[in-house]
Amino acid sequence: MKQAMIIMNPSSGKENALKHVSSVKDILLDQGYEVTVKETEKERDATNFCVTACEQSCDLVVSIGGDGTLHETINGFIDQDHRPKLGIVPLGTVNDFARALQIPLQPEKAIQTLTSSRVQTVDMGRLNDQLFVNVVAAGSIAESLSSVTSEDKSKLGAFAYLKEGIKELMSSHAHPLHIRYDGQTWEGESPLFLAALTNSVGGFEKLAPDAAVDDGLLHCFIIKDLHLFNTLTASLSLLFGSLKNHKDVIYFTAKHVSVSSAEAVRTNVDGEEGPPLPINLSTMPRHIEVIVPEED
Ligand SMILES: Nc1ncnc2c1ncn2[C@@H]1O[C@H](COP(=O)(O)OP(=O)(O)OP(=O)(O)O)[C@@H](O)[C@H]1O
Repeated sequence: MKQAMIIMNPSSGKENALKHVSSVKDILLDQGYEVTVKETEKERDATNFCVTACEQSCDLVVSIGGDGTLHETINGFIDQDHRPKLGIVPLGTVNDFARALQIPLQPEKAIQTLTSSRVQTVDMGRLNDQLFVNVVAAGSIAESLSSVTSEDKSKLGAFAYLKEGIKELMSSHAHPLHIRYDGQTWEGESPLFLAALTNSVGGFEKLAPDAAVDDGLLHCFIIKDLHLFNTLTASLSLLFGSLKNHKDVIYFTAKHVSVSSAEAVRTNVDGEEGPPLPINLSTMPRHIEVIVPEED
């Protein structure tokens, strides 16, 4: 019999996760799965559950929660030969990975997507010894993103991040960054380095418009020291997808990137606080299969 594991975070999605579990379970039972439900209680639980799912050769893992739960779930795939298919019921504020894969953001519709026969093979990123699905940010703007409050997230959604980012740009605090990518080097002061795997970053679906989920590339942006008068144009570029053409932005794609600094600099990984610099990034091309909606 086919095996499925549901991994759900009861605290995500304004604590609405529990009410969706039974419909997910029913849909999977209808499809002939034997279903195990795992409820997270703390950090890393989702990773440990997913490791078990891999070791037990499960066919499917469904993550019910926000980007934090998804990030922890996919980290269970690290170094595993058997990786179950992934289903996603997005309950977070931003849900970048679901946006990039056109998985509906309304939980009820996302649950229906689990009946789809279409799967998309997707790249994962590797940062030191962890995986990521969406984006790594380093620099003072990344630090400020980790301080976005849950209250602001509920009230403002993705704009909560833009608000913090603009506040940081106005103070124009840059760190000296040393960035090596595919044999090239960039050195300079920057308030933000971003490496994106998908087109959706922080809820802005046009930030990296060229990033395909299976192109095997990190789409990287270095924002150079911005002055106050540039803040507005940079924010508009973020919204309308021309960030890479902004005169104070360096854009490149690479398979391997390392970022270090002479100063202590924090990172943000898939929306959660990450390790401090230095970091090594690489792509793991077409590493997992995700259930996505049928084509129209
Ligand atoms: N039972 C629990 N109670 C509180 N926190 C939990 C629990 N289980 C897991 N967590 C932690 O909650 C964190 C945030 O979860 P997640 O991002 O999925 O939800 P969210 O905050 O609603 O989403 P978003 O950040 O997109 O708004 C996870 O990284 C995880 O470590």
